[in-house]
Amino acid sequence: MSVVRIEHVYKDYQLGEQTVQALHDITWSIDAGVFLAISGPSGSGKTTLLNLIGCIDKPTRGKIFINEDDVSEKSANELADLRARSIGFVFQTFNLLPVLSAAENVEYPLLRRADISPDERKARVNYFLDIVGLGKFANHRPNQLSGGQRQRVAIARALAIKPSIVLADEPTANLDKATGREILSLMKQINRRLKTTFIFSTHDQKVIDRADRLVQMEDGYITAFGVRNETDKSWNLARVRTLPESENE
Ligand SMILES: Nc1ncnc2c1ncn2[C@@H]1O[C@H](COP(=O)(O)OP(=O)(O)OP(=O)(O)O)[C@@H](O)[C@H]1O
Repeated sequence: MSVVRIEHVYKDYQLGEQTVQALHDITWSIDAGVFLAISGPSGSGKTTLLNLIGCIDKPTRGKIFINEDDVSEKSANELADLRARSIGFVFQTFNLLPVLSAAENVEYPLLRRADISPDERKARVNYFLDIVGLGKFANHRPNQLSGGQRQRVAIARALAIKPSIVLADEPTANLDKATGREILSLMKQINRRLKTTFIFSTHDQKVIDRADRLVQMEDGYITAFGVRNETDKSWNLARVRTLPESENE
């Protein structure tokens, strides 16, 4: 089943008089359970695409389905509800609330879920802090944690709602290489263990090398889809578009 389906999506931004075409005619379907990297140079449209999949922003044209539910026509409240139930976010800059402890940060997205009891909230906080290896750091505030530990808290926070998708925008960009590798291994373990779909953007070849699906972007177009060959770990790349002449030069 597709966890995300994108049909002929365009995204334009208006900058004064100028229209910036950030995405052009994206059609794509993402299978549940994949560990997927979106790669491409700066400005190619990775963040824009993640924001649309995460229902933080709406396409200018086209349709997006999350778990086969058409989100294009939903109201802001309906989208907030969908995000609170189905989509976890991990950011390059961690985005933890500095006055809250690690446990309180993980609990935070659960507070808007009336269907989750206080006992269940506590149980989930403990469970997901353990999963990311931070059970002993529950009472630490973000400034008492290392960069890697902060990103672990952010991953636990993303997972606490038991989302079908975790979206991560350059999750290792603010970490040193070794810590970045650890965070990626942790995300991959969680992907295997909980079958959560991970979709992350990156410039980093080492990060791309850990993915099992790949989408390459350039100038707002998807230029290739990749599927990892599990036997020899090579990529089977299907090129889907050559850029228009002027953009190829
Ligand atoms: N809010 C905005 N207003 C106007 N233009 C925007 C806005 N957000 C993004 N853009 C433009 O849309 C295009 C795609 O940007 P986007 O941030 O999606 O790229 P990216 O691949 O994520 O880049 P990076 O790797 O640098 O984060 C760029 O040309 C960018 O300048």
